[in-house]
Amino acid sequence: MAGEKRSQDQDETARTVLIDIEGTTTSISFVKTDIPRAATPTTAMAMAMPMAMAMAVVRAIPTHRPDVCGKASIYTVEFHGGLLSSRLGGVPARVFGKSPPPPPSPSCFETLFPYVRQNLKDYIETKWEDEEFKQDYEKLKEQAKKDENDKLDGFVAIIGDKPEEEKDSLLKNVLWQMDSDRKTGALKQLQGHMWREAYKTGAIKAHVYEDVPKALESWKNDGRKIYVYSSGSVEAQKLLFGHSIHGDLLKYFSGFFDTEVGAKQESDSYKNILSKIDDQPSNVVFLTDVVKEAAAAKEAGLSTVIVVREGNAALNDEEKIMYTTIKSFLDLTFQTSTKRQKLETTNEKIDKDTTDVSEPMDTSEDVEVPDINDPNIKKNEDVKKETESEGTECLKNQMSQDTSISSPQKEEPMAIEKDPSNSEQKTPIAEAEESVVKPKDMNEDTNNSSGNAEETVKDDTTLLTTKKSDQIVIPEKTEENLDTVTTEIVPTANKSLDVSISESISKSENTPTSSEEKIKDSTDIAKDIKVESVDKTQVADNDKKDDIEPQSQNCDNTTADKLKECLTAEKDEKEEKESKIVSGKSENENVTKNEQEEIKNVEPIAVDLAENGETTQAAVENITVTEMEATTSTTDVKKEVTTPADVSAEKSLETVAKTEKIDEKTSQETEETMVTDAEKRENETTKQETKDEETVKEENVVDTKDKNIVDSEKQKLNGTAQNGNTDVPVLDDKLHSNGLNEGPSKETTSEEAAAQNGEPESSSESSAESIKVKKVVDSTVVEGAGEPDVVPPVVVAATS
Ligand SMILES: CSCCC(=O)C(=O)COP(=O)(O)O
Repeated sequence: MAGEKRSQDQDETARTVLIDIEGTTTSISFVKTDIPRAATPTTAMAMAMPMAMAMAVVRAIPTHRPDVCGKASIYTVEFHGGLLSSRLGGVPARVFGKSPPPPPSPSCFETLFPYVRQNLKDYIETKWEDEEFKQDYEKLKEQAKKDENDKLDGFVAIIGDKPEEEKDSLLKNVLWQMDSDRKTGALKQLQGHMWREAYKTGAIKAHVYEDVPKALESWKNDGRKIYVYSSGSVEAQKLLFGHSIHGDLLKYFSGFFDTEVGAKQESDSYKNILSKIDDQPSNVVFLTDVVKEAAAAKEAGLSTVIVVREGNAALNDEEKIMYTTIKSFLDLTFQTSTKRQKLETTNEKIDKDTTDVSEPMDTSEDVEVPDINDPNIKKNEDVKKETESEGTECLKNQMSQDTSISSPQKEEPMAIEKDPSNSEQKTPIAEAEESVVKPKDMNEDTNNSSGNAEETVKDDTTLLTTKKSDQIVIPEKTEENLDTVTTEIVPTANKSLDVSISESISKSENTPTSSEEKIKDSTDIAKDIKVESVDKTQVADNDKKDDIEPQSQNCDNTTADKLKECLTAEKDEKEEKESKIVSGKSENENVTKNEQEEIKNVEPIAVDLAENGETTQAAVENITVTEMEATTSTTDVKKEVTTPADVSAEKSLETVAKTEKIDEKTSQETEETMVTDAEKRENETTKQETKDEETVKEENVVDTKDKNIVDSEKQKLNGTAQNGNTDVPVLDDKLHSNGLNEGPSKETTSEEAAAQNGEPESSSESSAESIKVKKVVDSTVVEGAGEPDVVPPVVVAATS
């Protein structure tokens, strides 16, 4: 299944991928952990191990193998009674069971950070008089002075009147920095120089996950640009990829960035990168394992994907909801913009009808960004306010009608979001509706007060959780809706957004998901979305307005009672549809297929949880998300941005369901509504050609996501998924959580256990299990719809 999807998606074009190193491409995070040096079994390790390995007695033995790796140590891990192969502290573990250990591997295991720790003293002694080292030393002393002034906890000064004292204090200072996972340029420069020698001598080789070279090759062949952004020095980055266990991988990269552009958890850093690569944020996907980095990137307008690897910090439920995650680079696919062409055509029609509608999907570059101050937008906002009062039914109707695209004149209900009072009084459904409508406002009001943002956020959250079905129902116009939603979600003020999100969740869904992190994430996502939308989706916003308007029009005069009635009726219909949906996606798939063929232009960013079976609700949610994204496909940027958000939304929904926070009735209703909407869409699609494209998108989304996605997500949430992200217990949750790569010795995670069970760490297989992210990085439709190579997306990979 996964392979098929990939092959289908391979047609898609992407632009730029920005990659983080540690934890995404490499397992440095493992290496840097404090590997138990005691040759005796470590009870603590065993205790910290996942249940799968609870029966195993672990014994880590650092083995000095100068014959193979010079001074680098290989840590041999014995699992007595265990059957799993795993990695410990970043070092591939060898499973001996009760049998004698197998012959030593001829290859050196990655031990970058341990190598520094173990060889630092000798290095200082040996290089003390070298000019390069002197420079490194001076830089470290400068950093030490700064740290002292900053009164950092545990600060270790570099002092001494005598060389021996200096050497000793320097050693301690460096080790302290590493213990703290400092990312100082001084430390990274020294480390890079130490690794350089190690690489040259063959003492170490850079571990790179198996899927990475494959993905790099694929992306490169597709014409995408790939950059690296790591806290490690550029020199160290090049050394790493130039000396990987898979050979020299430097040919795949177009550039490297380190903290010279700024810290990885600061949005300005990503803006600097965009400036240097001369690319639009919407064209760039940032892959990282650190949520805070993803948040920063999103804030800069980049699309983000969290790469879940063994040893990476585990995402909490909120983060899982808010961020798209993959377990393998191969899970990341770039959809073609073929659909965009259709969308464009549709948009053209719409434009003719309505002047506001602008180009749909294509890359932000192609898309003309409407002025945020555009009076039309304000009008839309006002409309939104009206629509806010409207009930969910309206939303549903809107969704089902798909008229959003066809009905160009519809105004966006963005203003509603701005009105906090309205949102508060509104019912959850109404909130959800509002959220949908509101997004545009957010875009427009990127600078708006937090209050508005909060409302919007809430709405968005609600939609994601409870009204996803509605979103699903939304046809291509959903693009607009989606865009608006995402845009809406994007709160101008982070705080407000966060708050609103949390509130919305708690209120509408009764789910206690209002954690700061979640809020932040959502906020980040929203921000990202906003940025993109603002830059590129203005047209889409207009479209969205149109889409939204129909709903609002239908519901403008409807009272809460009416809404309830409508909802009830819709629910009934949806229930029937749901039964269909639940039973199988066949119907949806069939429709989707047909529509997809016709409307391939619609790009579903949906995240597919491949293997894991998910509940229908979850599936519905996923589908909805996808649709949302698809709708946003009008602008590539939107899609990309929305993708994470959508995913997160889906996840959030799932999470809610899992937590049982959301009432079963509510969830069922949403599902039903979703189904009903989908069906309605189909019907509408067949009826209206114009709407067909939109419906097709929705259907496509449904197809791509499949039931499996929902099931998998649910399983993940429940922790039942075999390889679900949730199951991937990061040995040290703290690792990476703060951008810290180093940490205490890691314990085997559930993922490791899975790996031990014969599952490749980053193999495509694992990816199948993992969530498949189908993000529409960019829409090359303009450039040449259907031609993947034409528009290469930029891929930024972070290795942390
Ligand atoms: C260039 S390989 C070494 C990477 C490194 O030293 C590091 O600290 C990575 O940190 P990041 O914040 O990029 O995860």
